[in-house]
This record gives sequence, structure tokens and C-alpha cells, in this order.
Amino acid sequence: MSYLKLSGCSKSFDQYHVFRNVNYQFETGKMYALVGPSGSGKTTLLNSVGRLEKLTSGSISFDDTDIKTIPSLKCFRRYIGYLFQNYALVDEETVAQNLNIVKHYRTNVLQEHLSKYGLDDTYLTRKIFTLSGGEAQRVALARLSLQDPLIVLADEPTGALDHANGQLVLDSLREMANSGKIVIIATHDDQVKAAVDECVRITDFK
Ligand SMILES: Nc1ncnc2c1ncn2[C@@H]1O[C@H](COP(=O)(O)OP(=O)(O)OP(=O)(O)O)[C@@H](O)[C@H]1O
Repeated sequence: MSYLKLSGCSKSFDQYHVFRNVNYQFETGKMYALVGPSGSGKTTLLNSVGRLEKLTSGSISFDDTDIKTIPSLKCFRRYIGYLFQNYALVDEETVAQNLNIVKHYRTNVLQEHLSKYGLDDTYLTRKIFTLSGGEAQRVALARLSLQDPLIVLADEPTGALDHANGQLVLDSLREMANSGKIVIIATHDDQVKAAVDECVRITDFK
């Protein structure tokens, strides 16, 4: 089993302390919800793990490797995958172009990953702006599945979806956890809280 370990993590913006001295260990194969009131620092903590934010102090390691020592490209290809509330897809481009954004895959590989999320071949040439929110999030899941990262960071991934599409996202994230990934979901959604193995309350660290 592998671990993502947060040791003495603190983050401030100027004089404002978002979180202080966070110590926590996430395990592979588990799904976690990061919960707390609006503005409590969930996104900031998630982005610190994902190296989109720099910690003010402390460290984050995967097993014995400090994640900030991993070369950026390797980190974003192999270690960190993201799922966002707003999908983070390029609206004016096709589904295939969005799936090929990091690396070019053969069409049958794209089809295989789309079909896992209930999207048939006709979606490959659809532009993102023609998709529903639920379909767009399935494309984002297919992109994540192609990337196959060790750690999945999801920021309110069900926030813009109805219950059925939210459940599809949660079932897909559960499958990723079962395949040995660490899945961390920043959320306010009770549906997510009910689906995870552990709820990590960010206010407990303050
Ligand atoms: N780049 C920044 N500069 C200054 N302050 C920031 C910055 N990013 C976030 N903050 C502040 O840090 C605090 C935590 O924000 P964050 O988005 O992490 O909270 P959150 O718990 O994810 O909130 P929500 O549930 O509303 O999404 C907020 O007060 C926010 O204004």
C-alpha cells in the first residue's frame, strides 16, 4: 500500500492563514471527501497537493518522495489527475481533441475509454459546447481514465450535475479507488459524503 502524507502543512495568503499544521495520511484504494464550510480552504488544500499552489510551510510526500521534487511533467502525467466542477475541457474543440490533449491515442483506445462512461463513437467528433453537463463530465472521466494517475483530485465534481449523473461520477471514482488510486474529493455534497470511505473535516485542523 502507498501513502500520500501531509506533514505540518500550512498555507497563508499575506497575513491570512487558510490552514495551519495539517497532518494527514491518505491511503491508496480509498476515497476521501474533504469537507468544511465555504472559504475554509478545501480547494487551496487540494491545489497544494496538486502543485497548483505552493505551501507556506510543511511537506507533501507520496511514499518517501516529496512531491515537489518530482519533475512537473512526470508529476502531472503519472501522479496527479484532476476532475473539476466545470469539467476543464476546451469548449470549441471536439471530444477527440480534448482526449488527445496530453498525448495522441489511437481512435480505438479513445472509443474504449469513452464507452466505459456510456458514450458511443459518435461523440468523438462532437464539440464540447454541444454536450450536456453530464456528458461533458463523462468526457472528463474518460480523459482521467486515459491518463491513469496515482492520485485523483476532484473539486466539487458533482456540483453542476443532477443526482443520476452525480452518482455516475461517484461510481466511476469508486472504481478508480478500487483499482488502487487515492481519490480526494473537495465537496459540500451529501451524496458524495455518503459515498466515500472517510470524511476529512478541514476545520478539525484549525
Ligand atoms: N490566490 C488567493 N489569494 C488570496 N486569497 C485566496 C486565494 N485563493 C484562495 N484564497 C482565500 O483562501 C480562503 C480559502 O479558499 P478556498 O477556495 O480554498 O475555500 P473552499 O473551502 O474551497 O471554499 P468553497 O467551498 O466556497 O469552494 C478563502 O478565504 C479565499 O478567499
